[in-house]
Amino acid sequence: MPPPPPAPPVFYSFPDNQKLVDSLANFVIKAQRDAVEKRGKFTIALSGGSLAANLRGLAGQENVQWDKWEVFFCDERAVPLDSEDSNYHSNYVSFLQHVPIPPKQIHTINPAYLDDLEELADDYEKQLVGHFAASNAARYPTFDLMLLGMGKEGETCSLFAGHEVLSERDAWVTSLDDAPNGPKRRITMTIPVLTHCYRAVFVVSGSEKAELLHTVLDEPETGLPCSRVRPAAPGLVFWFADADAARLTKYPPTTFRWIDNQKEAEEAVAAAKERAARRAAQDAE
Ligand SMILES: O=C(O)[C@H](O)[C@@H](O)[C@H](O)[C@H](O)COP(=O)(O)O
Repeated sequence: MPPPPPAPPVFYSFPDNQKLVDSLANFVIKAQRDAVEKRGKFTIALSGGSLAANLRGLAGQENVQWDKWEVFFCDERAVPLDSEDSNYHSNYVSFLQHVPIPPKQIHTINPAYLDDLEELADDYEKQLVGHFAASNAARYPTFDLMLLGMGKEGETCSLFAGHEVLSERDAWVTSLDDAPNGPKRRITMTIPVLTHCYRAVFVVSGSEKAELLHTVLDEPETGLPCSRVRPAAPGLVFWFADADAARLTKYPPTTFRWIDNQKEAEEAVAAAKERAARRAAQDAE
């Protein structure tokens, strides 16, 4: 039997950034509970950019099993860990330093390999293999949660539109030395890793993302890297956007709530579509 098609993206739109931050914290904690209940630990991958600041709602939360967290980075710039350009560093400043995750459970690149991008990527992949091989018989690692951003040309992680890193199918982690914006030398998790996770969550804010969000959600056939993140069943993909970023998209927003599985995602998106169609009909009267 062919595998079921990926679930449709679930789109949450929030009136302001604080609502987005609070809801994101709530969602991450639920994802953690779900993962710990089912698998005894919580594997999460963090991105760079504005994501780190949007995770501030997690600091000071009670009833979080921080000792069960295993933190990885979706992509990383080949810079020292204390550089302002380091994705580890930005997440450390905004989030990680405020919560008691045991340091050995925060998996950074090994700075010993900064001069050799291939070694850097291989070493990070080995860290993933070491972690996932025992618990995961699948061909690719299965993160409980991958938190993603959308870059200005539709990239996510360091998977840039039109770049060969997008077609990597074997490696879990690959490298590039010609990123079109920001630091050029980077490593990144690959599309198959993104499409094998249990939950991928994009976090997008600000009006400068509005046009792009419209393209990614309403015209996925354009094939921008962000549109390609459609995790295979039972995986789910969610979009968290503030009102400024959500301004132009026609994709129907779902009322924010925890969605547990593919069937619930399908039903929520179908209901949101019906609501949007009813509203459009009323407006036309
Ligand atoms: O290392 C990186 O550059 C990031 O991981 C990258 O993929 C980021 O998530 C997007 O570019 C969005 O960045 P903003 O949220 O800052 O726009």
